[in-house]
Amino acid sequence: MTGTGEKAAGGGGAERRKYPIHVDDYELYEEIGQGVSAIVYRALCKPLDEVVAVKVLDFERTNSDLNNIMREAQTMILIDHPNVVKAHCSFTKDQTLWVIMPYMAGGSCLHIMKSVHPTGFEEAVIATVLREVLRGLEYLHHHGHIHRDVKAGNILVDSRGGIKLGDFGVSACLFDSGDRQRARNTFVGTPCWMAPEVMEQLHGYDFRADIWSFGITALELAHGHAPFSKYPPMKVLLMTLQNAPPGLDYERDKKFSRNFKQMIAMCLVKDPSKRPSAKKLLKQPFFKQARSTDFIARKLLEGLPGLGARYQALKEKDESLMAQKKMSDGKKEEISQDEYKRGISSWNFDMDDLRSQASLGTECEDSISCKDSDASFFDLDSLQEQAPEGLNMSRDFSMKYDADIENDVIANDKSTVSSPDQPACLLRNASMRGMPINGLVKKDNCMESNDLECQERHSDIIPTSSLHERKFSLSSRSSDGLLSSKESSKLQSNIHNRDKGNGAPWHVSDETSPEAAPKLHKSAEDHDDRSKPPLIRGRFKVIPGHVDFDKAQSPGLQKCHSMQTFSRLPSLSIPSSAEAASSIIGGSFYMQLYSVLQTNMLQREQILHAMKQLSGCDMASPGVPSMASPCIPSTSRSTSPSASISVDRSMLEAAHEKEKELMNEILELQWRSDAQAAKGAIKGAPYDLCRLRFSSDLLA
Ligand SMILES: Nc1ncnc2c1ncn2[C@@H]1O[C@H](COP(=O)(O)OP(=O)(O)OP(=O)(O)O)[C@@H](O)[C@H]1O
Repeated sequence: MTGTGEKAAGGGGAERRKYPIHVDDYELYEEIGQGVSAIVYRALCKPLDEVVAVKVLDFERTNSDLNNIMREAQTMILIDHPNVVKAHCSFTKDQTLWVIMPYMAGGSCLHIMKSVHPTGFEEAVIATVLREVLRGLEYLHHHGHIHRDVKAGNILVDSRGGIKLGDFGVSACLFDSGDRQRARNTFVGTPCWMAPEVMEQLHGYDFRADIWSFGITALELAHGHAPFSKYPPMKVLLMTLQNAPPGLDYERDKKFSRNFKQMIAMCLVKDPSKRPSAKKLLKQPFFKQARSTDFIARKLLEGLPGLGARYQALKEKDESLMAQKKMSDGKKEEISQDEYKRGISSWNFDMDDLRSQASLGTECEDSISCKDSDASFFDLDSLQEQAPEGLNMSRDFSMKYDADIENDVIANDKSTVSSPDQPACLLRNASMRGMPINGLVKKDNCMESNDLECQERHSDIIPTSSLHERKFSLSSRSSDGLLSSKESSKLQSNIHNRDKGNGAPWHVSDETSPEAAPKLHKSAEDHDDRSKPPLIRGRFKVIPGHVDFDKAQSPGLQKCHSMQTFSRLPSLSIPSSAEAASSIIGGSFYMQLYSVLQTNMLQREQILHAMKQLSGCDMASPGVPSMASPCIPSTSRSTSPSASISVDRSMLEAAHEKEKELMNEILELQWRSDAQAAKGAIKGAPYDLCRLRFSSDLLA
């Protein structure tokens, strides 16, 4: 048995207690909590006659490197702040790691809400809880740590109403290596609290990711649940990336103060550089109403059953609910499984596929951009390994934090963060993560053909994200068309080899030259710096109506999906009615829909950008300007009125909203038809599909 922290401090006070590092010195009482790979018990530390909490982590349920876990456990021991749960000590026993912590008798805010405040806490309680959390965060950030899992379930309350941020350290380490999502049970977190830049993982993130999670937690405490919590993880990702940030905007939120709404709005800004630091947030007027810990004890703990009993009751309640809903849950699971097996779920992130689309052989210049585009999604450990020198993607990334530097001085390079002002970038990323485009990469002989059968035959060559599965999937891939993780990783390496130019197992469009190919993971600025002007010809329109199957066109999507150079109008391969059902079951139709829509968005962005530059040059030019040199020399200036530019611009801007609507409609359609397909109800063209009509008119 090995252990650390034998002489751990006893809570930062003068008294220092020696916590033993032998299992025999602890008597485990009842279970008081469960995480993905750990069970937490109330326990007695016999030599000290002190009640403690013991978190028992099962290595067999994790893939984490033991050294990492130990290191993190050690970090927990070094923590010394009244608002962060520290570890007294830790040690291993067989296949388990025991982390000894102070016992937080109130349990987590989530448990308290579930037990007695299902619709959330009152504002003064929230302000008090959040102020304490912010103090803890300020401490962590100041010491170069990002918590990365701020949520009500990790805000613990002690017997006197003291508030501490828990789950820092060990589980964050586990999070890195993806184990949270390995266990497929109800305890697995969804990305509801995850900041957009963490989801994107294109350029890393810093302590401000915690501020986003903090804002989501504020909403969680106000409503009793986090925004989007009823949706499946992938939808949450998509919604977080695409939708406006959530807030206290509903009728039911009228009871909350303006200060509260403002405070949340400050946290939930998609551009991390615009989020305040914990220190700055603490100065918000909202926190003036925060009260003492006694107030919390009174409001939250009085009359509350013991933690063990509460936990047990909640567990039983969950179990009986499960039993009651067994049938429908079974159905849901079935549908979910089917979705994943078929690979047509919109929540099936096909990162490899996207990467292979985007890279087109030559774009992977740095070690992160291609090889790890999916790994970087959540697996920071492997990212760290792949990251170029100097790019620290670890949880200590926030070493850059300087408490004295407030909002305007940002640890991250501003050019590397996503911005709400860059919808195309966001959408691109959303689609990179959320849009199923399996059908877009095919073997050579399928590439130019409209042969759906052929596409389906080769669906087994479509690489899928094993990481996605590890993190989010509800089922493993199986026989019908998708890959085992082994196969997937083989394919990943194939793709990587191809990216490096070692053979080309995939057909690459001639029309997208290496030079013109995008640097997918570059910043928005880089995006703008492209030297090759995109050719933008035509748009398309999706309107309710009927599918005009006869107007099937050859798929141009493979090329267009390179997302930077559009050599021709992205067209939609509309299946014949006979093929429609199988196409939909195969998902390729939706994939094409997503891709066409995505292409459209990007085109719009490029046009907007070009117009902006034109306006900046105080001139107007007919036709589509060069992206590389939008400022046409004065000799070539036309007399077109600048008014026409602004008219066009507003039209294009209006199109953005429409595109978002369309995206949601497609998602809905897919969900419904997936469900139908799962029930075996699809016979012939589904009604949903029949309501779609495509034309190549301007999107209005
Ligand atoms: N020190 C503690 N005192 C009392 N209860 C605790 C303590 N630590 C954890 N718990 C309870 O156990 C639950 C699970 O613990 P913890 O969050 O550390 O595990 P985890 O595996 O990291 O979970 P997850 O990753 O799902 O958040 C917590 O939500 C909380 O209710």
